[in-house]
Amino acid sequence: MRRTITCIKQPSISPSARPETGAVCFYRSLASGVRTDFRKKQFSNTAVSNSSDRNQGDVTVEDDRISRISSSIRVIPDFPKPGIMFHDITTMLLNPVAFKDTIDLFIERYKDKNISVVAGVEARGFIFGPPIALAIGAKFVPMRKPSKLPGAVISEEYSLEYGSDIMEMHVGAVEAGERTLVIDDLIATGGTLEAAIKLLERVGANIVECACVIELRNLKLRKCYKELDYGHKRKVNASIMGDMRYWKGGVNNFPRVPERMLLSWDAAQLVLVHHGKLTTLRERHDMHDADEMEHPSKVQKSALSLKEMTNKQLLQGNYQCSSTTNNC
Ligand SMILES: O=P(O)(O)OC[C@H]1O[C@H](OP(=O)(O)OP(=O)(O)O)[C@H](O)[C@@H]1O
Ligand SMILES: Nc1ncnc2[nH]cnc12
Repeated sequence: MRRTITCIKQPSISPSARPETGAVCFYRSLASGVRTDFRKKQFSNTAVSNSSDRNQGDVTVEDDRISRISSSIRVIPDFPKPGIMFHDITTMLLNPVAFKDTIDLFIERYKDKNISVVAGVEARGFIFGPPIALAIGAKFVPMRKPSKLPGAVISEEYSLEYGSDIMEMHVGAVEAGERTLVIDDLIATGGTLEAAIKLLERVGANIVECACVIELRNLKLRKCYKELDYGHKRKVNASIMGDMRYWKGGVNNFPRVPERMLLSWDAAQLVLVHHGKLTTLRERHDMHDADEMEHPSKVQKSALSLKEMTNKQLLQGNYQCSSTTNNC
């Protein structure tokens, strides 16, 4: 059934404790018919590198399950620090229907993609990752906080919305070339997933996608979205324009650039992984509307302008995305 409401009730929070409008709200956007439409269109003629990677799970975006999931997640203001709107998935876990719906959505999306590794990020990725791994016949690899794993590890330091941390993975848990799905509950700045991606790519994993239940807005990554939001602001990151150029002809071009997709269920955008950095494309359906795109020559400012890139560089993905480095 199509969702038409624009805001749904947030359970378990007193009215005074509810977040301000414009604060993070995965469920708000999920419940919006407009954004649901985006998403439908977004994936209707787009996918990833080959037909087996097509997003069967995406049909579920108009499913009632989405609203059940979203309404089961509560937001606690000022936790763990003042100013943080904490998205608490434990209330979803109390609701077996919503929890199962969430897991099912992931399973539907990933079951036929020949994924052999589900990497879950401690701690909340450990909740969603294992049932998905079991259902799709993959092994589960924990990406842990420091000094928790007993064997030889590789480590990555990363920064968070409210601090910094180190992530570790057992050496030998993932072999080079293994098709890997990274699971977490939530993407805020993207730092955690970026660390997971870096670790996995260091051992040669082939990251198919990263997927989260919740995407937060208005954080560091969201600034990147704005920068890249060519559909509305006409402010385009040149390297993304480069990517679009190759995607424009359809998904068959996708393997020619070394990005991976990251999807949060809320997403009207994808987050792309490029050489261990996250970058985003908002409202991906725009990507296919070449007429609406600004010509690269009109891109006013970016750390690396399209003009400076050779075709070879673009094809090899041999460039940095400014919006994921110093600018946001
Ligand atoms: O996109 P980011 O800004 O990196 O933030 C997202 C991460 O933050 C939270 O974990 P946290 O580090 O709080 O650990 P926890 O799951 O152990 O509580 C969340 O579960 C994600 O892993
Ligand atoms: N606002 C938030 N809510 C829950 N988990 C988070 N991890 C990082 N930011 C978070």
